[in-house]
Amino acid sequence: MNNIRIILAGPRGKMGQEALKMIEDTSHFELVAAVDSKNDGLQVKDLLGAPQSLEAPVYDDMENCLASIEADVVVDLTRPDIGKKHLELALNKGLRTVIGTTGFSNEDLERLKALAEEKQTGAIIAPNFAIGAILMMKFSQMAAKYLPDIEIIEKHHDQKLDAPSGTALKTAQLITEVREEKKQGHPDEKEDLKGARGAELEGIRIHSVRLPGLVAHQEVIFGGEGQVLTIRHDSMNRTSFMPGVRLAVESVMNIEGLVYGLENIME
Ligand SMILES: NC(=O)c1ccc[n+]([C@@H]2O[C@H](COP(=O)([O-])OP(=O)(O)OC[C@H]3O[C@@H](n4cnc5c(N)ncnc54)[C@H](O)[C@@H]3O)[C@@H](O)[C@H]2O)c1
Ligand SMILES: O=C(O)C1=N[C@H](C(=O)O)CCC1
Repeated sequence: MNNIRIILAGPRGKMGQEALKMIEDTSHFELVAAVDSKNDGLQVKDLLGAPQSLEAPVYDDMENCLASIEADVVVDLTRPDIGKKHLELALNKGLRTVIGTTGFSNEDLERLKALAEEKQTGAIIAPNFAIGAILMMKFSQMAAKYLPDIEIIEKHHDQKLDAPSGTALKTAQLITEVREEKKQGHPDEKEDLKGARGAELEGIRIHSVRLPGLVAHQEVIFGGEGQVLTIRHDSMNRTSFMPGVRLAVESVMNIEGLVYGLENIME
């Protein structure tokens, strides 16, 4: 297998730091550059906590980086506004892209899907790279057919910018593929305190918890006559996401168009 040359955006972030280690540990991955919000001109190994073996330049601007560096895949682990911009720049260059950054709306996804098709290149947007979280979403889709009264509680660390989480939105979307829109709860229920019943997507209530100490957690609760089923996943640390990042980078080399969700590439 030829080496896959990677540009990583967000190398100093919590995910970015784990991704640097994963790239270093993967013999057929090669880091060719990093895009940071500062540190232009430094080497990746000069960034605090970065593996010392990573000799690749740091750029503080994706456009400059793409103009100077030959790469196969851009991996973005930054923040919602920046991730969208980076994906657009990479697609316009015809470069394959893996986006772990969350906060994409349906309109963003439609627009970026059309762009990937137009540029005849591949992109993967994965709201959650943890294999267990993908299984939690798939099991929830299976259960929704039989127990259609559902609420989602997602819990994340308090530095998260987007709410609800990309995982909760993706879970709700998978459920709506097998379930009709449904009004849940009492027909006359009203919120005495705004937000008490959470957000709503086609009748599914989504509740977002943000607390220090949490990483990434979700419960999908199904209520039926005399029974409750809970499907739950917990990421205890960010290494849990790395096998999924590796799989996405390998897979994006062989796809055309935009794939939204790792479940679409898992065998
Ligand atoms: N898909 C998944 O499985 C998964 C898992 C964890 C986090 N995430 C998402 O990944 C993103 C990053 O998460 P995190 O916990 O590492 O966040 P973080 O805040 O720790 O890191 C984000 C990094 O992006 C950098 N950044 C900001 N602007 C930039 C720019 N213009 N160019 C380059 N870098 C820039 C910041 O300096 C920071 O180092 C978030 O959107 C989060 O929701 C996704
Ligand atoms: O921001 C995070 O940290 C995470 N976000 C993802 C989401 O929005 O679903 C899931 C993994 C961690």
